[in-house]
Amino acid sequence: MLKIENLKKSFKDKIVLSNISFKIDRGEILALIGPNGVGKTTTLNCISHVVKKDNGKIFFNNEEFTENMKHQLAYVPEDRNIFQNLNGYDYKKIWSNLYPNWNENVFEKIAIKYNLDLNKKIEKYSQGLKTLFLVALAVSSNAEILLLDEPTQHLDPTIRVEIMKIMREYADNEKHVLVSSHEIFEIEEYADKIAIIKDGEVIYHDYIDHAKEKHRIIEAYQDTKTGTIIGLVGNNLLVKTDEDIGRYPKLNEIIIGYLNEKQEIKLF
Ligand SMILES: Nc1ncnc2c1ncn2[C@@H]1O[C@H](COP(=O)(O)OP(=O)(O)OP(=O)(O)O)[C@@H](O)[C@H]1O
Repeated sequence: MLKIENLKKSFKDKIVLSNISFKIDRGEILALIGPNGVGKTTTLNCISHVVKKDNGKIFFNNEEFTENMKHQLAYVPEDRNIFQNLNGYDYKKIWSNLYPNWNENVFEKIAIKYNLDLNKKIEKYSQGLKTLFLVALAVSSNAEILLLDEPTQHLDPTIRVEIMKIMREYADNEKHVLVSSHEIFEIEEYADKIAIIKDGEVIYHDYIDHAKEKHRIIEAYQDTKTGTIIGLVGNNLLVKTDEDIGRYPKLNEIIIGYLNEKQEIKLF
């Protein structure tokens, strides 16, 4: 299990993460959700030791996840920065040397399936193929933990679907997968759990199925006796309740409800 406890990070006097906590069991994909600039990348950077956390704990299988355990983690960062002048074979060589459990078979299968030209310099790949290539390296690492920052961003629908399939297969192979995303309509296609970040904190963290069971959408004028009003979803309200009222929400409505203010803002 990958467990993040009360992670904190500031840049100078700007508090970016004040309380990030969640856990991912073996075989699970957790989607970290939040608006732009909320700290999703910073969370992934802290877990992968790309930046130093200020406080909080990161555990992997009940042991503190330290920098010297980095070979147990593979990361596809958001900027998809690559070294210039290296071709696919060069990259594969670097990654296969970094990861003791490198799985050549997986890499070959992906390269063949997607027709990746490994003689070509990676900077010459299209954005979609570059992402696919970086995902191929990451999943061939066979690392216990896979982090992907906005893996489907700016990609056409066919490559998106392929990347979601690869992530799912990787998790199903007893791995721990953490994905940051603001593509709230596609999360359900691959993730088991969500963690919603707002104002530096995880404000809601649950299995998607449970989240749907625990909430209802009601009309704004409707009342709830024992439930908690979470936020506005269009003209309706998201409520956390056991009462049999309104209707069950879709995942995107749960996310919008948590991220929205409770008060409606009149624009006109
Ligand atoms: N190295 C840094 N130095 C200073 N500020 C930083 C640094 N890295 C991130 N930040 C700031 O931290 C905040 C969170 O950024 P982060 O990239 O983690 O958000 P995000 O949720 O991933 O956003 P996006 O969805 O746009 O990628 C932003 O205000 C950003 O400017």
